[in-house]
Amino acid sequence: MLQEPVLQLRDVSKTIDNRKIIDQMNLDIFPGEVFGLLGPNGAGKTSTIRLIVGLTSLQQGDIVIHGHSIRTDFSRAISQVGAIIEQPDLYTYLTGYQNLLHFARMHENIAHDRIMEMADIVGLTNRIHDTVRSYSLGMRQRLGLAQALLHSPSLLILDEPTNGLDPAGIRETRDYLRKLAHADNTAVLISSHLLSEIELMCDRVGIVQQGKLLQTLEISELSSASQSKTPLEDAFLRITSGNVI
Ligand SMILES: Nc1ncnc2c1ncn2[C@@H]1O[C@H](COP(=O)(O)OP(=O)(O)OP(=O)(O)O)[C@@H](O)[C@H]1O
Repeated sequence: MLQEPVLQLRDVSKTIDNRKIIDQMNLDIFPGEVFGLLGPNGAGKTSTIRLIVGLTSLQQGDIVIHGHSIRTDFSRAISQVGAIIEQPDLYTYLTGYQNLLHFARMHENIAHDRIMEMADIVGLTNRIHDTVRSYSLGMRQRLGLAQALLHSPSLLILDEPTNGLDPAGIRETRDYLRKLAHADNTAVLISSHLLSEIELMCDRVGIVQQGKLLQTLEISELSSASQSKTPLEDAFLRITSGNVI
């Protein structure tokens, strides 16, 4: 790819209680692609994402977002990022609209129309003036997505993005994230332990195990190079030496 990466991880390592949970990770993510971190429970996917958004401190290496290091220029780096880590960060006693308005005030130039546009995109227009307390898990996920995208970030990061969604919601989210990447040139980074989700949603995948990024693969190349019905599963099992997800 000719474009500059939106996100660069450079020799990133993290040790907690004498255990390396991220081990010398190097990764470039480009505009217009959906990239999936795939690995078994405990592989280090969430920890990697938490490091990128500054929820935990970076011990070794560097993370550069849009040319800004999170070590030296965190606020400019993070201004390019929208993220949902584990649960969306919502006030349940406020309405969906009030939540989005609250978030909008943290940024410049986000008007009522943009809030309503995002409510429409995530299918919440009819419920946007109800309190979040009355929302289902899937509706909260959708509101979280609207919140993460309100300021039109160039990098969207979602930890297990379809958790709690029904099949229609999973498909809508998948279609929307692919459109966001391919039509709007946003870089989307997701984590998942579900092979099928990664296979259907992502352009590239990075296989993570015990804190190491073992390999990155193009999903389309995998499918076209194999007669197998389960090319990603085959590749995953080969790369991780048969360890089951
Ligand atoms: N604050 C912490 N203190 C101690 N160990 C931690 C901490 N955070 C993460 N770990 C450990 O780091 C490893 C990676 O955890 P992480 O949550 O990043 O994995 P994951 O790939 O996201 O897994 P899952 O699919 O289960 O969410 C695990 O062994 C976990 O126990």
